[in-house]
Amino acid sequence: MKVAVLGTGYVGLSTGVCLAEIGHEVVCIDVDKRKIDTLKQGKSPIYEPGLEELLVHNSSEGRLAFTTSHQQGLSEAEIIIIAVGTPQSDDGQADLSFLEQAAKDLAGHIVRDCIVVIKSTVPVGTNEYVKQLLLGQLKNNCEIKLVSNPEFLRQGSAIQDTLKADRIIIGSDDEGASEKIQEMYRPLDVPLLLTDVRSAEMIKYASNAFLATKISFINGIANLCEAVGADVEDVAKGMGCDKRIGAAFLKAGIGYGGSCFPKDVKALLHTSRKQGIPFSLLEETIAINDHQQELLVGKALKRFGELKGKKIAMLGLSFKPETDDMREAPSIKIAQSLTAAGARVAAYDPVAASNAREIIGDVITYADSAMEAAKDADALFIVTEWEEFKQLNVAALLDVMKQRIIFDGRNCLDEVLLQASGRIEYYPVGRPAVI
Ligand SMILES: NC(=O)c1ccc[n+]([C@@H]2O[C@H](COP(=O)([O-])OP(=O)(O)OC[C@H]3O[C@@H](n4cnc5c(N)ncnc54)[C@H](O)[C@@H]3O)[C@@H](O)[C@H]2O)c1
Ligand SMILES: O=c1ccn([C@@H]2O[C@H](COP(=O)(O)OP(=O)(O)O[C@H]3O[C@H](CO)[C@@H](O)[C@H](O)[C@H]3O)[C@@H](O)[C@H]2O)c(=O)[nH]1
Repeated sequence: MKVAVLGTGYVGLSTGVCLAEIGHEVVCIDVDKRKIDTLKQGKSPIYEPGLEELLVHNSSEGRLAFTTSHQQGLSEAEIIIIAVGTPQSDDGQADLSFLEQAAKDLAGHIVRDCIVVIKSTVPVGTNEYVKQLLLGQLKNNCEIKLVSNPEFLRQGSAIQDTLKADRIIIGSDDEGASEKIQEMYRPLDVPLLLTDVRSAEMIKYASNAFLATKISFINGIANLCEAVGADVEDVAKGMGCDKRIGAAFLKAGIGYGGSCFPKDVKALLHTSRKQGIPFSLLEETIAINDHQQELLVGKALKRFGELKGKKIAMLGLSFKPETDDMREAPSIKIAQSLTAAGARVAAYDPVAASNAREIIGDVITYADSAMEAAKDADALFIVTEWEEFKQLNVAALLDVMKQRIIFDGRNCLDEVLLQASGRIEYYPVGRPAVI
């Protein structure tokens, strides 16, 4: 099938590459010329394990092309997938301006009958809104059908999540359009769930809000565990054994970040308020997460009294491992709070430093290794659980620090190794400290 994808962000690019991998002819269109130039050279503008290999492979096989021209990219497409951003507006609702522009771009350039698939995360009712927008401005006389097809991939495992998805949601009121999209995905051999458009839109928000709430719930339990002397790692394990609860997304820490959970929980809350349907559980999910992001700084303040003049080594900047994405990363608030309290911060991240510099700026310094960041530090903050940090030679790291104090925001250091590292103060989340 001939497919065009609008947007080459995490979703657009992963989708385009994976659809090419299963044999479709894909053109990815983006308004960002720099991204398209990079992609044309076989390089991925984002760090995502496995993506660049598939990009190069499918481009060289002639199944994957990139362009900034809507006219060129849309000329032959039977299916057009919209994967542009839907960021958060100031009042919490989803900002649909990129989507509106994408609809205008399509209206001006569609030259044949086709199916338009909205993959971007959009509030309930948006598919209908876009359909009206599109049909109202359509330049050529073509038949357009819309399908809602929300995306569930995670950054850092986007390719595997796409190729081996738990489910694909197809929301459509048109049987023919639904069948065509089912056919497009059939080579993936993934369970398909067919539903109406509004339910498909809601499934995406409900899924993200539920996962975010699960994280806030375990973080609430973690804070209680600390107070009563229990160990949240064991508690989560014990809870997760119950199939009705499930072990996933019960990792306590310094809260969720990223380009999705924070904005999608707020957007769903905005929808509930607009409808006059109270959903205070979501407010609590957000409040616990905000509190959690301040946890390490609070603990350090309690330990040191004041942070003025202290040097803090921050390990990890990205919102989670295996990505260089800094959107809503807890590290941003932590760096800001530390510097506001007068601390000096040296941060190290295997891949996210240059993106971090654009957001956090030069109020902190960026080291080339964990060891360099830790030199003369009064405390070490573990902010992202990169595998590299789990493998650290902690004894050597502690030796270059001024004080042997670790605040582990992701409970990722091995306590047995820590015990063997000599004198240490270790403060994990939701578990007894080692002093
Ligand atoms: N990032 C994720 O892990 C993830 C997962 C599932 C769903 N989503 C949702 O998918 C959507 C896209 O997310 P993302 O992280 O890939 O976004 P992104 O911001 O990384 O990328 C969006 C891309 O769209 C391009 N674009 C904007 N307007 C355009 C237009 N008119 N024509 C062509 N290209 C245009 C931008 O230049 C950008 O490259 C959002 O709605 C998001 O909520 C994201
Ligand atoms: O037990 C857990 C699991 C995750 N997190 C944090 O939650 C955030 C999000 O993690 P994850 O879900 O792995 O990353 P995303 O790439 O943001 O993916 C989420 O957001 C996407 C965008 O909507 C969805 O498609 C995915 O299904 C959904 O998992 C990160 O800050 C993690 O550190 C925890 O604190 N504890």
